[in-house]
Amino acid sequence: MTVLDDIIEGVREDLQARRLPQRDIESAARAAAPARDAWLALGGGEADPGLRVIAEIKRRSPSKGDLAGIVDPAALAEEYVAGGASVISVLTEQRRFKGSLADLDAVRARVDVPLLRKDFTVDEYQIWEARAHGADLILLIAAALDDAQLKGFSELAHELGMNVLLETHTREEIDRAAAAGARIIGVNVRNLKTLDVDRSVFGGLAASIPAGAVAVAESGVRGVEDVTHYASQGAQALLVGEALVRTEDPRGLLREFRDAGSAAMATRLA
Ligand SMILES: O=C(O)c1ccccc1NCC(=O)[C@H](O)[C@H](O)COP(=O)(O)O
Repeated sequence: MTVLDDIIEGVREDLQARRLPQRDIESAARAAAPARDAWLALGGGEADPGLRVIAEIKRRSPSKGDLAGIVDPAALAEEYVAGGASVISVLTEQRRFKGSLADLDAVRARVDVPLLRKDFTVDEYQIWEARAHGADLILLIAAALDDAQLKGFSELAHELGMNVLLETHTREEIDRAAAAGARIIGVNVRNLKTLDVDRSVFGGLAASIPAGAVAVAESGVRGVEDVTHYASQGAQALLVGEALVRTEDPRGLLREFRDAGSAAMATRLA
């Protein structure tokens, strides 16, 4: 069994334990304030958008164990916004990442930028649940879903006014994401089956991301050099977790990342 299979097994068990009647979760989702446009926030459709950052609230990871004792996720999210984050990612998976929907609620109550509900989506119920808790963007992982699920889950998210970050790790998965109509395509340089991080994976795949889709480099940002590397290889946005939760100054580090990444983008586009 791979790490990803093991995580998904736990996600399914936790979901059964908290599942509300379908009509209840649907009415909660429909009662939520309208979703914010994450595609626009990530520079979708702009010729020279400058580097965008999706800043993650990440307490723990299977690869690194506990990362940070985040006492107040909403205060951290406010720091991220002050540093110029375009989207906040809130990990809600409980067993392996120590996340929760309570973290998502707390962040939603305090910041106004689009929120990514970062979880391992394997059931339509989680999409209704994301919207009910104020998320604007959901994660779909190509390695975890078949083509019919990628298409059907994307359609439901769009019906609810949300965007989808469709995560890939191979050329074939990018083709599947494109076929599912993805407008925000992430390349996770972390292989979710082995947990190996290979930063060269993004550059090898970036050219395959269709024009018009926002290209997101996910994982492995340790500092400004990695930001510059991804931006020079075609990333329009980065998803950053560990580096931001470990630093004493998330606001300052985010500004450094945005400045360095935007300069590298400008050089690439010149
Ligand atoms: O982070 C992990 O160890 C991990 C393991 C298994 C599945 C997913 C995992 N992480 C999810 C992510 O994609 C990252 O949280 C995100 O891209 C940020 O990565 P980083 O900046 O390297 O913390």
